[in-house]
Amino acid sequence: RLPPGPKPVPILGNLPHLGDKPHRTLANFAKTYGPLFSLKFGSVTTIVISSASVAKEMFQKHDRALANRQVSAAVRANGHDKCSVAWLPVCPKWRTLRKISAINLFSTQRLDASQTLRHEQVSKLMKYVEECCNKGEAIDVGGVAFTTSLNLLSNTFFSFDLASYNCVNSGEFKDLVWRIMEEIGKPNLVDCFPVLRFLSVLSVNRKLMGYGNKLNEVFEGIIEKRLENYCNVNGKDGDVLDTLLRIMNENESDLSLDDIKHLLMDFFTAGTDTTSSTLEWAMTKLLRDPEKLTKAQVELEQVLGKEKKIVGESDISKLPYLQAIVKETLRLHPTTVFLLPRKASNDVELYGYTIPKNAQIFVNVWAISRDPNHWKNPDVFSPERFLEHNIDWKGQDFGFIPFGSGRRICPGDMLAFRMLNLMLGNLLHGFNWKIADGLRPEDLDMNDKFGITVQKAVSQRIVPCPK
Ligand code: HEM
Repeated sequence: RLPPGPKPVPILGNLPHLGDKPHRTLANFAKTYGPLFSLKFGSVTTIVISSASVAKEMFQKHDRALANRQVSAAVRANGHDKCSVAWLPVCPKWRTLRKISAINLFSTQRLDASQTLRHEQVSKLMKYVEECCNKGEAIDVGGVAFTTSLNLLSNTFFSFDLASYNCVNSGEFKDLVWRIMEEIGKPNLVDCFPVLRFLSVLSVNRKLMGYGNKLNEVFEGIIEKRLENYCNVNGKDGDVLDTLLRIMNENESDLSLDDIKHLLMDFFTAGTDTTSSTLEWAMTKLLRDPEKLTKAQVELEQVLGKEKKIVGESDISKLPYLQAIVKETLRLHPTTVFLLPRKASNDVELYGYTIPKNAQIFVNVWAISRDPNHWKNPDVFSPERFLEHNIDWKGQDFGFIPFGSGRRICPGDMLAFRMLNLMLGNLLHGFNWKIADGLRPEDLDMNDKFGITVQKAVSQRIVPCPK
């Protein structure tokens, strides 16, 4: 018994119904067809989950059966699906990559060990903003956040900057990542009619292969250079790349050079635009609501004093309102709105219906986060709700799952949370802010654009002012 859903049109199914913002369209469908409904994308059955209670049943009872990924033709370009931790099915190779990442990259111990590198990056961000402040210049907050996120990651992984604030290369990298996200997110005829798979070589993939190859070249160059001088005789790793190369060189290692390249592709695509887009939304929301901005600045001053300029990662636990702003931003603007699409590996009984084997599963995080049955005044930006209730993003509060849940939950969640609080805390503690171009708070454009991650449609320009 399939969940109900809107009537498909012949051949294309519900594809023509999606529009350019499928997360919003599907949230509206849930109002008519309920929190579990089905669609047809060509010949592919797609199941959409839009409430915390159905998500809870999915993750608690059927996580294993619904943990594989629906891999699109775009992801298959460059053979990324064969090595990527994000797109592999649950299999021994995926488990190995997750384990290596959890122990060697994202454990609290490893993140604590690399925090000085991130603090140095934040000092550079503050220096750049100071220069803009002195000149009275506006910054494109999404662009600046992208450069910072990219450098926070590149320093954690390679111990050097991949981008600089005054140079076009980080803009190019941002553009590249967005184009990959957009292509992967787009519904594609080849994916909707698996019999047309052979066409993928001729169509979609050409564009995406170009983007993928460009990104691959960047990482290949970095790895080659490191290998030229690589002699880790004392077994001490300098950074993540050292660690990955050491593991690769260990006897009977499960990690190949190719795996490392794809792992880097995963981390740099999954970790940069998600983080920078969240920061851009957070600043935009605060500029629309100056009282909350001031409240955050007061908290920072009370905890750090007026003089201390740099907020460090160890300060974050003392800043509950700052953390609440980050969480509230992730609630209203989750970047990965459908998680990464899942696929049923067998028939599953969920919420009284049957999810057939091979169905594609979208968990509509955007709809769940704004469900009026779960959240009071769901469209209002109110960080206070996270102070009143102890709600966490770690996949157990099913009304708030911006990082997913279950065995495929985002492995970079802790790093992302540190990066976000660090950037936001410093921008708010270091400067006052006003909206650029003479706009009023109510004029700010709050539209979003859809890809496999969703971003703010119009870049936000804001002006730093002395405190
Ligand atoms: C605000 C920042 C971020 C958000 C909102 C976010 C969100 C997500 C979501 C929703 C998923 C899919 C989870 C699922 O299917 O249940 C995911 C997967 C993933 N994320 Fe993140 N992420 C962020 C930052 C990062 C960072 C910083 C990294 C690493 C540097 C990262 C690496 C990954 C990887 C590798 C996966 C695939 C995991 C798998 O399939 O096993 N993410 N992320």
